[in-house]
Amino acid sequence: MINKLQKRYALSEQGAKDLVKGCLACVLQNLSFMLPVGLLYFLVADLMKGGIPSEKYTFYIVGCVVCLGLIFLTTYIQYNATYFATYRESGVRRITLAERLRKIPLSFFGKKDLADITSTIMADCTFLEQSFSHFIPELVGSIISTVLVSIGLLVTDWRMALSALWVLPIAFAIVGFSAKIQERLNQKAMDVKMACADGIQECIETVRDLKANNAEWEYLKGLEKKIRAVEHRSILNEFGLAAFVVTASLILKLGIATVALAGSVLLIRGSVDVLTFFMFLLVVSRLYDPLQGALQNLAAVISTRTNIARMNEILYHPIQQGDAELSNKGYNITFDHVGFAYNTGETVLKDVSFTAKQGEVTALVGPSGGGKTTVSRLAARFWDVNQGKITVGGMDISKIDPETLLSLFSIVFQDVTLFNNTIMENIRIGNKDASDEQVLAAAKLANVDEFAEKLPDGWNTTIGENGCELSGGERQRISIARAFLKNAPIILLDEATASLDVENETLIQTALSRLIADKTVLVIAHRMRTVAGADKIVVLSGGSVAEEGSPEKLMKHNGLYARMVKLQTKSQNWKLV
Ligand SMILES: Nc1ncnc2c1ncn2[C@@H]1O[C@H](COP(=O)(O)OP(=O)(O)OP(=O)(O)O)[C@@H](O)[C@H]1O
Repeated sequence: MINKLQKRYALSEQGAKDLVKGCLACVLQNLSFMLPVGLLYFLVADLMKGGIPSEKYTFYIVGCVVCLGLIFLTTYIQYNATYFATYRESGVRRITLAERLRKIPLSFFGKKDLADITSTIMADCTFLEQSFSHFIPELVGSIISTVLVSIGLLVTDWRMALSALWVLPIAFAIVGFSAKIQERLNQKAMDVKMACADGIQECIETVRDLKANNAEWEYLKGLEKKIRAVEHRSILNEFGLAAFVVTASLILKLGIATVALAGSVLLIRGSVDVLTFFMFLLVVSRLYDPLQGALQNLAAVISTRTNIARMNEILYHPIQQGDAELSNKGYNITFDHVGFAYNTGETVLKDVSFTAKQGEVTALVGPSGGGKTTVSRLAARFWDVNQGKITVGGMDISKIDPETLLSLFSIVFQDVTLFNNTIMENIRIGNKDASDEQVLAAAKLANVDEFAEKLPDGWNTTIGENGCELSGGERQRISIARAFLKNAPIILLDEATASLDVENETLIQTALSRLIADKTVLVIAHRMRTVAGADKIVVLSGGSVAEEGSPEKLMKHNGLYARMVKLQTKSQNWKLV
């Protein structure tokens, strides 16, 4: 049962156990609220016999204290078993999701947008927090306690009991019937909410381009449509819920009327005594309360399925696994007849074979869309290949744990990601154990000191979200400093020096040549002069290796590479007229 609960509600083992405890605690609490009814029964019985006998005073006083004590105790247990356990589980759930996301291949993120994933980790978890602390234990608890009390009523007087209980199956049937409809409504509401969140995020991210193209109004009109769609869906959801819940609640209320009616008839016929009649009225007035309260939150309980399905999509997505032990001999990277596609039905790389040797610089060049970035990222196992294999020092990388493999790589991307932290800490990402001296040394190699020391707080200046307070070249230098600090045996440079001015580019290239000594270096560059000094050039065109060899050999061959070099030399003389 614990296993089933875990899967159904995306819970940890402890979370599933806590949910069971929470439901039982709610049953106890509901039953404790019935205790005063029992006491009242005895009190009325005594009053009807002419008054409370003096020896029973203690019984009633103790009874009241015990009832109060039990109500207090069970409420305390219920609070502990639901609220505290839920918040603990919520933390576990978020960490589990984040851990899983760390191991999921990047292909997953290509299909999902950031707003969706963030919403699963934050909003869905918060929603489930509420459902598991309030709604689900209350609903399950009220169903169990109602069944227990109903058995008691049937044993006491089955005729009166039937007049009270006939409403329950009808109310449950209505609720059960509504579940499917609610689920569908919720899914649609979630879809429009996600589309809206996406639109808002995209609007914020692209505000600069929208302004530059005078396209703000056009875009906002589209966004307004999405916001209106959320509004309409939410109203429709409320109506859908209210129709079923109000009907079920009304039917439950009918139970009190039928008990009064049936009880009166039986009382007149003399087949039931006043006391039993009175007790039934009392019990019935309380019997439906927990259930009715739980019904109000039915929408939340039903919609948990949508949230859980989204969460399970992450939790049960296959992850990249592999050996954490490395047995590579050296760091040659070999592509062996590699075929790859991001999406089924398309081909991005076909039959790509080449070796990037340790101690050499291998440059990937070719026309835009030829597959250079894809090749470099496959080498670091950001995705798994569809055909062939990639080896590092003879080890098939699909059999190496992704994190272990990445420890062998220093990567400088074209699009640098920086954190809203100080320059020092942004560089330290390259090696979290590095001392301040080591960080400063790496920073100096990448010419970061040239701008860092002029900033208001020097090295401890916070650089804004994604380094928004720095220029493109400055951001790139921080990223290169990270690579220096990491000092891994394989270096991937994807247009690493593209956003640097000529002076800085020359300085950094000198530093890079120090960094790359005896390492395996894979460089992607559009500017042919950046790769003129490479040991080997691999020309990728249309996802295949068109040419490969030293720059001199390829120039002599007079193929695609030679054409690209000539074209770029020509374009250097190009000017605005
Ligand atoms: N995440 C992705 N999902 C789907 N297709 C992609 C993805 N990234 C790249 N592609 C496609 O794969 C092909 C190769 O892209 P890639 O970025 O590797 O080329 P490139 O040679 O590095 O291009 P450029 O020089 O313009 O940076 C292109 O057709 C591109 O549209």
